[in-house]
Amino acid sequence: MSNPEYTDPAMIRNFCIIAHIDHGKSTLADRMLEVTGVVEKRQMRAQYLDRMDIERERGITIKSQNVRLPWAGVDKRGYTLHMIDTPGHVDFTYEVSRSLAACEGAVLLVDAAQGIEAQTLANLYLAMENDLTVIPVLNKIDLPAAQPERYAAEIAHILGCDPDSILRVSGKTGEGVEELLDQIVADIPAPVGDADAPARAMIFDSIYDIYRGVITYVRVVDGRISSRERIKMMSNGTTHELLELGVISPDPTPVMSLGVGEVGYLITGVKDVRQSRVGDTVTLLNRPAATPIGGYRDPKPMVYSGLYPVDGSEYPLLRDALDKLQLNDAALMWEPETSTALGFGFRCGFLGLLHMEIVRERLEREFDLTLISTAPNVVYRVVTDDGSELHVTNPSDWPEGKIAEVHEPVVKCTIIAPTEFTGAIMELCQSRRGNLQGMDYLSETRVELRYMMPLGEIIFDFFDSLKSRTRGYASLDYEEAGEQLSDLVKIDILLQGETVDAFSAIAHKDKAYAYGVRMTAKLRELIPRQQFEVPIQAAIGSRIIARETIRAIRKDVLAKCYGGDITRKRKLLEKQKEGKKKMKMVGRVEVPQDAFIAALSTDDAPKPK
Ligand SMILES: Nc1nc2c(ncn2[C@@H]2O[C@H](COP(=O)(O)OP(=O)(O)OP(=O)(O)O)[C@@H](O)[C@H]2O)c(=O)[nH]1
Repeated sequence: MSNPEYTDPAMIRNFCIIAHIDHGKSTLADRMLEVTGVVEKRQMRAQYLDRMDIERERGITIKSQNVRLPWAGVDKRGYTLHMIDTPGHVDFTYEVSRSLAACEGAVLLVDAAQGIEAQTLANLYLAMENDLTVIPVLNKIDLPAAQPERYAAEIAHILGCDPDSILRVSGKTGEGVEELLDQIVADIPAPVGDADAPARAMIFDSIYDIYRGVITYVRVVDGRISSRERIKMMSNGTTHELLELGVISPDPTPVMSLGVGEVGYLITGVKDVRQSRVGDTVTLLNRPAATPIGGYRDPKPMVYSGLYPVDGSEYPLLRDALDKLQLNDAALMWEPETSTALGFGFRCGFLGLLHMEIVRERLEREFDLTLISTAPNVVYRVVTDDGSELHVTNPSDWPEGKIAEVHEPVVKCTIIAPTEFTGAIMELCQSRRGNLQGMDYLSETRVELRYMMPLGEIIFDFFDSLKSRTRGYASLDYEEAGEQLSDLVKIDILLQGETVDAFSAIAHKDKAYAYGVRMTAKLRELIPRQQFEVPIQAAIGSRIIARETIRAIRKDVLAKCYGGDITRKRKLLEKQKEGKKKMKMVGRVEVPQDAFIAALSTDDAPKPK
């Protein structure tokens, strides 16, 4: 164990790197590890800080990581830098904002071949809200397509700084990285805090490790936390034995204590990240602080979907898997639900679509499950005629009686794209019930559009449509912006008069008809003919809005075997029975399992457009 070294807060610099996705944060972080000698060049592997396999494969950072870097500085006094790598995707904005709150400064990284994108701005605004000192940096200057002069002008326009003062670096070649570290020391203020006050540390990340339990990352604001003391979580008052206190450099290294401004980790033997939540304040049981550090909020799911095992016998395994996953993911919520069509499963709440995809992929990959997920939906607030109010996270919970009002969540969207696509973007946003709030030119050729839009219109394929209409040049970011009153209805799909809950959807009144037509047509293709006629209908309440019919067949399997031997007949009957096992019964109608999967698959499910 290292000595109880005292780090003078004046010699500490806490910073994070913020950027649009793929602008090169992780690569720059790798170079910083190398330049500061924390990781030797030959041990270096790409994206050293992205530890989860899935992060490395997708090349994105899901969880913030932090690392301590020694850096001499121009004056050679020897500084301690804490770098906090933040996730770049909109789903994880809350984590980004907590990471920012743990820092005094931010490196704003902009790809010199792409310029400012939607998340660059979103992250910049978050950094400004947290009063951080922002160091703008142009990255990837080694690229032949880099246009540092042009994009320096764009950044200068937004930050109101001198374009020539913007550093130019390459995370790939390492050019400019040392100068950047020097500038961090020079420009970012040292942390300030009251060393004699009761200890307060903010949790900015919390991960589950199968060997060690929950590892909690904290930034000490006031006082000092020492190992073997009992700590207390201020949001819920729970107390825990401190088993280990340490810093990451880049491997976990135990220390005796952490003081003002220091960033490190603590291990308490807690087995569930929900007991050690991002944003919470840690204090000491013996001398607790009176008030927590502000800004804590519970993670709030924005998107819901049902997850069902394809093989019903895997239901208990799915439950175990969700239990385990939740240990590592405080934002994942779930509760059991049953569907007449799909059997037993779980209704799950996610922060957004990417979060949903990641959870599903981990369940399938790490727990070897095969799953069906129902079309995602947002949370609706429904007020019925008798004045009662409910939050609907599942179309099948839509109230039967008269509905007075329906409110749906809305988001503020920022889209940045070359000006030539302005018309196409406006058309798309309008077709998704967007309301133009404002428009700004970042330069002569690039425009920023701001829309207010229902979240439900974005969570399906909005980003894909945006990309295809702008040949991949547009970037999108959105943030919660409350809710709005909307004309929404529930559309049911009926097979022979029976509602199939898995296909019910909630859509705007004007789009309900299109959904009904598409879904009924699709099911007519997917469901095989039966011995009787099967009507497929789409309905709003008792009103039918679309209908298709599967004509009857009279399938006499034995006809072919007329005069044949009895064993052949028996074999045919057996085969038919086998086939039936993979069928689900909806009333009298046999629906192949595959039809459900095909109709619900997010690739080609008819989406309420
Ligand atoms: N030529 C060049 N390529 C770079 C540079 N920095 C990053 N890249 C490449 O850009 C891509 C994205 O880099 P990452 O470091 O994964 O980007 P990121 O911002 O961490 O991405 P997220 O974690 O997904 O937000 C990778 O293919 C990198 O190899 C650079 O300085 N020059």
